[in-house]
Amino acid sequence: MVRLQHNMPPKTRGQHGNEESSRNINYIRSKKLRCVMASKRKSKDDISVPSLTHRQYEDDVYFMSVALMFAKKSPDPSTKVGACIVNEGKIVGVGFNMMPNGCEEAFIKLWKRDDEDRLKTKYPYVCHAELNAIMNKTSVDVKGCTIYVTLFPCNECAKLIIQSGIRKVLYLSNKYADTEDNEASVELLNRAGVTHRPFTLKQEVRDLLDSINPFAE
Ligand SMILES: Nc1ccn([C@H]2C[C@H](O)[C@@H](COP(=O)(O)O)O2)c(=O)n1
Repeated sequence: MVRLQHNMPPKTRGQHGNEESSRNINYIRSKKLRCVMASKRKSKDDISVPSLTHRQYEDDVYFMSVALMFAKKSPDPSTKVGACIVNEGKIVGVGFNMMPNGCEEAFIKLWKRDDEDRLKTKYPYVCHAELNAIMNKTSVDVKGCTIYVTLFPCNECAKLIIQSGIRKVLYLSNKYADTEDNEASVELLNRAGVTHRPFTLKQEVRDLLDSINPFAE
């Protein structure tokens, strides 16, 4: 189990002289998350209905967290990618990078292989997170949806995104930003009118995961 321990509150003595209970820690964490969210509101007095922008921001945190959790399931030891497709606030597809169904065993050795011969690497065979999320969709189609993805889509995934009718891409990392493939992705998405923007709220995602982890100490 991964324990998320950043910004842990200092240990204090409880009412009965015991170390702070895990219940208290979870309470503090959820309170911390509420504070983080509240600090993004325009005014301190704004404790009524959160603004549309704020609700969208909260949704972005939740859906990117889902994408991150699915990335964790990827068998790729070097780059784990997760994707979550959302339609009007509801998740309609999730995915992570993996070998095609039924080929996992046959290609298992390729995950760690670095070879001049591309056919002996994972690259020609792996199904990207975006492809899996689109193929796993629970709705008839994903037209007009937003995709939350932990790594900027490659040019092949950009084509899939466009053809499937997804209209918006939010991504965490863009570690291949300087590559030609990436340039092609940007060109494709721009030409097709698909919005794309980075999502840099990693601390909020961590706070959210901390606040819901019932086993964290
Ligand atoms: N948008 C993306 C980009 C990449 N992937 C997958 C494909 C590979 O499994 C891995 C990249 O491997 P690396 O060259 O970083 O070792 O990430 C994806 O699913 N979606």
